[in-house]
Amino acid sequence: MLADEASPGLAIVILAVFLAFRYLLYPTLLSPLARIPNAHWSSPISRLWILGIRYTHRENRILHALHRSLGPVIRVGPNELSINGIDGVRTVYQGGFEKPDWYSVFDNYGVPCMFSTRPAAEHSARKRSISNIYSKSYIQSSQSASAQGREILYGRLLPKLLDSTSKMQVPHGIDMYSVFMATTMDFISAYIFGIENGTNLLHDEALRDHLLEHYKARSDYSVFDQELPRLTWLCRKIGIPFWTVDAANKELGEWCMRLCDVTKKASIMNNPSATEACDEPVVWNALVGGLAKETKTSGSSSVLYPTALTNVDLSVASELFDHVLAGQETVGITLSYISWRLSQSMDLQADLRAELLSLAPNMRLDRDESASMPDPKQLDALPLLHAVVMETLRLHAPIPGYQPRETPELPCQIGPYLVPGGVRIAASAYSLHRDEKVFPEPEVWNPTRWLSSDGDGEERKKRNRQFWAFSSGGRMCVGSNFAMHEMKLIIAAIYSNFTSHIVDDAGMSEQSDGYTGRPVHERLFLRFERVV
Ligand code: HEM
Repeated sequence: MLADEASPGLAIVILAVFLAFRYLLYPTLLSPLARIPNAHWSSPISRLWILGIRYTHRENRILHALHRSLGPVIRVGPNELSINGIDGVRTVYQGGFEKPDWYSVFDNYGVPCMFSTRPAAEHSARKRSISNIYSKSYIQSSQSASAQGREILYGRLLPKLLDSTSKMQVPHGIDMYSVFMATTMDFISAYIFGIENGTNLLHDEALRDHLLEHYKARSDYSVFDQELPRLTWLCRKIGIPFWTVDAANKELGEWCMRLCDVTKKASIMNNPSATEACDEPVVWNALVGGLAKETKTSGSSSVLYPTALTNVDLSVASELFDHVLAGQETVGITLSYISWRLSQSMDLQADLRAELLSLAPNMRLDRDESASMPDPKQLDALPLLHAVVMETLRLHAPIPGYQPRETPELPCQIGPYLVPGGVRIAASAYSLHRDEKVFPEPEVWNPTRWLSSDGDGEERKKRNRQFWAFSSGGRMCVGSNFAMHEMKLIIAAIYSNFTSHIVDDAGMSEQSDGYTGRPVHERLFLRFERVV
């Protein structure tokens, strides 16, 4: 009888002791992570603090400040670390640590794309078919990329800037954030689908505004779906949908699916040898061809069989949807910051223009407003243009935030600490790009730090090693060469022909803090003057 009465109390005591050990004592004092400095006193026992600063868009700045005082490895949650410094980055990102489930939110239409794929073997198989068409040598020699660039720059962008110089427009200027978002979507969609089937957002302002609204709605998407997937799933199940986000995703998804369908139909009807260079859907062709080859060579034994080969149309659409999203906003943000920074110095614009006009042929418009495309290799080798782009990507990285990976099953050494498997670990371009030992006066935008005359060879090597705007290792940005080529081309076309002047730059100096970093008001009004 006595034993019966005591047992519930005893069970509660045992449970309390177990819970105290499991959730307080072990993570705080006994876990292998207990030796690592805590970002916050609650970090070993709860994710609340890190989720709070992530949700309120303060993570990059706060963790950067904490790394400065606590060192290159800090514990931000019970099972989550933040690292800073090139050694840790090499171990994690060049070491092939896999992505965690955090990235599954980037599956589109319910199927994975290369960006969201977690297992390394599956990721490599996806990358095989497209890495060639995104390589520097391919892009620089592609007739299609050149023809598409010509049409977008001379047929759409420069006429728009010329219009903006008319007397009627003065003094309001033109919203270059919106214009750059249109230009970059036109560029990436032309390379993916061909110019005929891609977008023309430079002309279609209504569609541009509509799509940009949807982009905006997605900006908080990540925090709930990525950090609290079960809670988010439950909310949806019981009828509490994330209306704006779900609707925005659905509509963007349907829009991209239409582009894929039109391209597929055109590829069936057209004779490829009769297709104009600018109409070649370079990425679509490579992807569809790659999946067909994989089916032929490996069939049902391929790692891609269950997710892609049995579902080719959706798999292609998922991949391409990711490219239009990844390839537009990042480049658009960077171009906005480049033109904002250049608009603050007429001397720098004059130096840049002198360099651009040294190209043979250069991009100066003739009397009849036509012009040539430059030699891509010459363009790439211009030192000041390169320095301006690199410095902008350093200080205003469009993906400044934490890029999570997971430690492998066997314990690994991160700095002085032995870290067990299954721990989320991440570095950020925001912190790496603000290391004053490598980038003196890190908050100052100073392109000369990238010029060869500045500093000795060792210093330059250090800067290049620490540059992380495109990440590093096997999961680094596949579009980095496309982005660099596109940005240089667009800046060269504009500044060979115009000077730019700030009309309204409110919000440009505050870049949002998160995985993606946008100018807070997402607008930049500039006035252009034709160079005579
Ligand atoms: C300035 C422009 C760009 C920047 C700064 C940038 C940055 C990045 C970064 C940091 C990552 C790694 C993210 C992570 O692991 O969490 C990434 C991946 C990726 N980016 Fe970019 N990107 C840019 C332009 C582009 C363009 C034009 C494309 C067009 C295809 C693109 C497509 C991708 C893809 C597909 C991945 C996933 C790669 C993989 O998982 O193997 N990006 N990008």
